Amino acid sequence: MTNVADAIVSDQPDSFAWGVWNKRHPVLIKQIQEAFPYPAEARGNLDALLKETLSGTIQRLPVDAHDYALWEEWDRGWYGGSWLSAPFLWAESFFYRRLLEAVGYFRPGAWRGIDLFGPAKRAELDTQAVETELAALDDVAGLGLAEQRRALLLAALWGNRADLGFRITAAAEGPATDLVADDSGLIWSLLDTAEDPVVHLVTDNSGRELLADLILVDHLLATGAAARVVMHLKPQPYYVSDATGADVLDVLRRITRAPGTAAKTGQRLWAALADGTISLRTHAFWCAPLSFRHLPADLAADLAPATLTILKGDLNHRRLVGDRAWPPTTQFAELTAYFPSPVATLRTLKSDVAVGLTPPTVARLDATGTAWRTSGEYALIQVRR
Ligand SMILES: O=P(O)(O)OC[C@@]1(O)O[C@H](CO)[C@@H](O)[C@@H]1O
Repeated sequence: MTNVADAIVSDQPDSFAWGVWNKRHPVLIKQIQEAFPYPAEARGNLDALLKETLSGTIQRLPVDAHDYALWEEWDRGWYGGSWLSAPFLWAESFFYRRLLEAVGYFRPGAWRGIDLFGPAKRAELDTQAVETELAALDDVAGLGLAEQRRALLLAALWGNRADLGFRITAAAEGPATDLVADDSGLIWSLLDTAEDPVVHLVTDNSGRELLADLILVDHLLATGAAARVVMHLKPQPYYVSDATGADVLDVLRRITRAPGTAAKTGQRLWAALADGTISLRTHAFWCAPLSFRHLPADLAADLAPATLTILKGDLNHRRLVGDRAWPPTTQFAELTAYFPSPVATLRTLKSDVAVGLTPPTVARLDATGTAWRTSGEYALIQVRR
């Protein structure tokens, strides 16, 4: 059994995690302040939160917060310490909860329930890139099954690059270059050999990524690769652009509004939601600061019967394998053996965690002399059956 590696923390000034706090978050907070005419109190709270993360100590939620007890349960002894010395995963997750607190997202009043990332998520659906992607479905429809599967799986995978938080610090989008692991054959063999395949899809970002996810879901259902799909969504705005139930509706409307194949796809998705072939679920644990080793019993029981659970994105990958400084050749199957169902991860590499790579792949990536773990230029499809 592999030794447990150290948790990733944010206190090294040349590290990716340090940059998230010191470079990404100040821009993020400014963007939120510019996107909404929040009252002075909320603006001050946002400034104070940023200051606390950079030079203060981690303060608990107010005791009257509706989820105070939950955050006590998720406490691992980091309150009162420095944000940068706590595990990156724990601290970053709590930061997003504190952002919601700062703007009164859960508090009575006019700002209750207003998604602080909503304007950016919606703007993405109005771009030419989305228009082009939807029009391309007409061409995909003319391909054979194997090519369709490849095209739609890769669209869902690379859609993960479209994460709005990532774009705050990443260079402008270049060509999607490289898959560093590709177990996609296992996805299809698992689904094709199952009696009544049920796929659980744990979503990541809204916008272009969710659009590609929904199109993949439609394809799985339309071709019989899945008899039913359960989509798991965040219960609240999180890690900038993560998808909520409201985002599914926005993206679905966008697909249905397009001409040609896309409109038909949108109509099928709408009907599948209405008749329960697709169900939407959410759970507080999707916004928890812990790895999936700590899945609560009800969520583990929900996932256990899945033919396959597909996890989207960087954060879900971090939570699946553990946000730790693993040697990159650590076996993926070993680290994920605990997960309650067969599991696939579709992830572009946007943080330091890397596992399940072959020694030649690691040597090739290291030889590029680039920040291959965090640049978003590489991606992987890893599966444990
Ligand atoms: O889960 P996602 O949307 O693919 O990525 C989340 C992300 O942008 O946030 C973290 C840094 O803030 C990194 O783990 C990763 O780059």
